[in-house]
Amino acid sequence: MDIFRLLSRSSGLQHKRPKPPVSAAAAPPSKRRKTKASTGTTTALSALSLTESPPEIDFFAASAVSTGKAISIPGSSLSRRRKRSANGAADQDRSYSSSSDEDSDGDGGEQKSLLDIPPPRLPTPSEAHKLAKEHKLKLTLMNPPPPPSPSPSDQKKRKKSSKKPKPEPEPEPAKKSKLVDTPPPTLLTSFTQLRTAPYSLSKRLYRNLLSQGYDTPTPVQMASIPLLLLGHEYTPSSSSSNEPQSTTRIRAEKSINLLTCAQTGSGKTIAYLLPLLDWILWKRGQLGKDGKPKAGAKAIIVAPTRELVGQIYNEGLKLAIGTGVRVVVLKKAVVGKMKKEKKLSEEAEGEEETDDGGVDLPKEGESTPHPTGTGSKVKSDIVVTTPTMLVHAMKNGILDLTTIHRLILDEADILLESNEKGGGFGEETLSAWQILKSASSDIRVSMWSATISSSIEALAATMITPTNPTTSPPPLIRLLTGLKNTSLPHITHTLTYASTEPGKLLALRTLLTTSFPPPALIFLQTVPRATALYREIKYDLPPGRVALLHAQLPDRERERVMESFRKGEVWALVTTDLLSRGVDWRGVKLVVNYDVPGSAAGYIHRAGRTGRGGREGGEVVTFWTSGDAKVVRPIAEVVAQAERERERLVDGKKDEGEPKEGSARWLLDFLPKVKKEEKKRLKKFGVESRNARRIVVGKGMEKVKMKGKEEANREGTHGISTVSGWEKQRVDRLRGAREASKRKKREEEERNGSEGDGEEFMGFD
Ligand SMILES: Nc1ncnc2c1ncn2[C@@H]1O[C@H](COP(=O)(O)OP(=O)(O)OP(=O)(O)O)[C@@H](O)[C@H]1O
Repeated sequence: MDIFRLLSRSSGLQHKRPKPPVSAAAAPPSKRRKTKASTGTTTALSALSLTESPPEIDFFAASAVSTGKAISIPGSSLSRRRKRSANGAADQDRSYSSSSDEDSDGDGGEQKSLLDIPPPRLPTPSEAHKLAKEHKLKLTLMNPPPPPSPSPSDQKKRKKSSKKPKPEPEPEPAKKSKLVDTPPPTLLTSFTQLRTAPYSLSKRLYRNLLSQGYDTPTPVQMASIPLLLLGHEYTPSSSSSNEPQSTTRIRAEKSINLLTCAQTGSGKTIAYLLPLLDWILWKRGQLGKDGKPKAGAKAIIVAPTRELVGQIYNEGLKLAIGTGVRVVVLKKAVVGKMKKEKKLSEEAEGEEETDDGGVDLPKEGESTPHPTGTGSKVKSDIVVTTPTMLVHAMKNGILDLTTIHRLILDEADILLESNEKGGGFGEETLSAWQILKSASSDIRVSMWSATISSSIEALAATMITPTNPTTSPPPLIRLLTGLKNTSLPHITHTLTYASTEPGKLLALRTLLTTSFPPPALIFLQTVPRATALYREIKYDLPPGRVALLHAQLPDRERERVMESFRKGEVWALVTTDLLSRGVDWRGVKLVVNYDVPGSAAGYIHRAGRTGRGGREGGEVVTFWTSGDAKVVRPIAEVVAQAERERERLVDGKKDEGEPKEGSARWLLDFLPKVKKEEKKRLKKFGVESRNARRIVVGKGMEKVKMKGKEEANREGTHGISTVSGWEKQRVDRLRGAREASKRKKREEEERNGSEGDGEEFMGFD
């Protein structure tokens, strides 16, 4: 078997995944359940059709499992469903209305047995508390209602008691407050819990999840899935450890806004896709005024790059198989086609055409009407797109914004970051949010990233405002899993001093030809530098094993390279920060920062392309030169933090030997401290000397001017060449001397020539 096939997220292979980083205490006790299969009866597991490696289903307690009691939730469709199944009746519940959901795959008999899985026990509050502590799961309410203003009677009393009129006290600013229920009210400790109350996930969705080989939720899934499925008023009515708990399931009205910061590769995609699909299935059961379910897009997922959009789309498709939920990628071509269709249908309806054909982006503080055109609109349930394309689609009125109630921002920090700060999409994302908020009465946003700064948190809190000014805004909950803004402790981080640019090339060559563990990603600061490095190392590996990917390549080429890397045909992919976020190739073993990333967050995301899903053995090598000292410091801090965390984990596992002394900490002793302004500049431009096409014409960022194209091209190698600086200087000097001597000779000849001419020309007699 080609080991590189294991890379592929979309390879279709059904591998048993390594356990996610959930510790022994987090996972249910590993009692492999004796299934009926051993006694020859059809089992829940066989019903899942996971023939090769069925997921191990664990349960918390045999008592809860054996009771298999129906869970009664008065008045809810879920209680009806559980009662019916407990009575052995076929599950006819249509609260999930999709025609293709549930039983559409024609294995009705086996489907029934799915419901035979007795409900696994939910963790008791004390167990949940222990787990939350262990995984450092923290919930914070980011937008608590302001304290109530004093009543008129209180004010009177105060006036009487004080002789001198005191100035009215300033209302206290709303502070972030920990939820009463911090840590989370409940945790999902096994995906099997999803099949029963309080979650009662769609059967089909549950099967799709298990068929991907997921059995134990990762910490972020453990905490966020209950929050998103159950809403903020989830209230366990029983804390008894032996009985399944009945709950109030609130799906729409009490749903929350969520801001999640969880480490790279921790499974955030499933954490938002699963509740989203479940909600869409439920939503489809809600009939509109005309007695039919409302058609049109219901959710938008935004991601910063086309590559990530494609990946989310694929994940969505896999989870949505057989549910009838439709997912679409909004591309330029799709928007263009729909725009045309819209125009045609509007003409046919005899409508007057407007210039822009859609919505105007709102100015700050302005609300915007949504497009009312009756032309062609996106009909898929979930739209996945980039911020720029989303705004483009909105402008062209091809989305019915009134049906959209969910917005998901993947890599939220970069999506919300101001465009000014370099690489951000704040303008587009916030415009889209304003439009959606003004068009849809009930919209919730969830934001996800491995790095969230406090300024982004503050911005997120300001986004959530009440629809009605007299009510309090829907809650925005921040979920933190593990330490905030940290890199993975289970991968190796190496900071290698390479002295000069040619030193870096030499170091990379040594790496490629000695201890190279493919597949690898090699990151550079700019497209010209990535292109120059690609040309340099193209022949250092067997033909076709090195590839180049950046944003200036045509879409087709980008897709082709991505596919080749997924298949394992490419061993070393030279790229820019285009691939630093979100993209998931499970088998990436090595990440090389040929150019130091401009910020700690940049490092965390690049490094996170390895060690995905808790995989050990990944390596990150960062080359730095004497000119990089300032940009290296924040990165050394991140690495030192990861080293400390690794030591803590190793300390916990005594039999794994002594922790190793990290390399980053001693570096911090002599690296210069970096001022805030400098950090900002580095984040925006990276190391200036590497930006071949820029010249600084004065102090400050605004005065950076682009060089002419010709001038940039003349630089050719963009500083990446095997020839050392000393050698270049020597060659330059030689060339200069040669040219000077030629010039001298020419001048002499000219002089001699003119003198000679004077002598030789004898004139006409
Ligand atoms: N419960 C699980 N058990 C095992 N593997 C999982 C589980 N959930 C997700 N994974 C796998 O973990 C990998 C990383 O998932 P994902 O891409 O969602 O990470 P992420 O948190 O979004 O990372 P990033 O911050 O880099 O975007 C994927 O290969 C995914 O299939």
